[in-house]
Amino acid sequence: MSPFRQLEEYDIELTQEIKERYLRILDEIGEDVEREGLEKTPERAAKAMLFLTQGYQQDAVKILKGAMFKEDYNEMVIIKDIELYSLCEHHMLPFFGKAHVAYIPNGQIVGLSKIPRVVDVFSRRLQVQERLTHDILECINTTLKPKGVAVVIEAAHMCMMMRGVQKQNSVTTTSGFRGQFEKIETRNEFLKLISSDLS
Ligand SMILES: Nc1nc2c(ncn2[C@@H]2O[C@H](COP(=O)(O)OP(=O)(O)OP(=O)(O)O)[C@@H](O)[C@H]2O)c(=O)[nH]1
Ligand SMILES: [Zn+2]
Repeated sequence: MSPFRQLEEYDIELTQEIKERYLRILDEIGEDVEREGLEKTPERAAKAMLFLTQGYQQDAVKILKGAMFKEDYNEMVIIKDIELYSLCEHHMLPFFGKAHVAYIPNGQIVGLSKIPRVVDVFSRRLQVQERLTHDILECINTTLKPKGVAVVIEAAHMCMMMRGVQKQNSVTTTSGFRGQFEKIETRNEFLKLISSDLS
């Protein structure tokens, strides 16, 4: 069964509570909450918020453990250009971009799709980019126990684009390296292999 909840599975009482709060926010920003176009907006917004924060209900370790296989492959495995959408914990505005993840197996590999799933579990929470990078890195490192793991995230932050400093073209890059990726040659090989996507 998919670890990702469907909208229909949302807790009805919770959705109702969040819906009421959105209704109040709409009223307080000066909207006419009775107008037709806004009729379903509080409920839609509540469901969207629950969707965007569904990572709190999911267990990334369980996702990895469910698809680990013994395999004698000792080279780097890279999954690059994993798109991600998260919410910054300061403004609750989106930040979005790509994650590049690599690991060097230590007797066991993991189902490829599980890496993007782990990225999603930690992205679908209120985050800062640095902690998101660290969460993904540590989860893979402690669960799969590979010889090395590397995570690079490139993202644009809406809170820096549509408000505040209003910079439209800045991209933030964060990275984390464990095990063999702490060696400069291994790290450079990984960075070279993903470099076609780094601007
Ligand atoms: N390090 C880090 N900072 C972030 C992230 N997302 C948002 N921020 C920053 O969080 C900071 C919050 O700073 P504050 O001065 O408290 O908030 P603010 O007055 O809204 O700041 P401005 O955005 O500069 O207007 C801002 O500098 C944001 O750019 C993130 O993922 N990582
Ligand atoms: Zn922000």
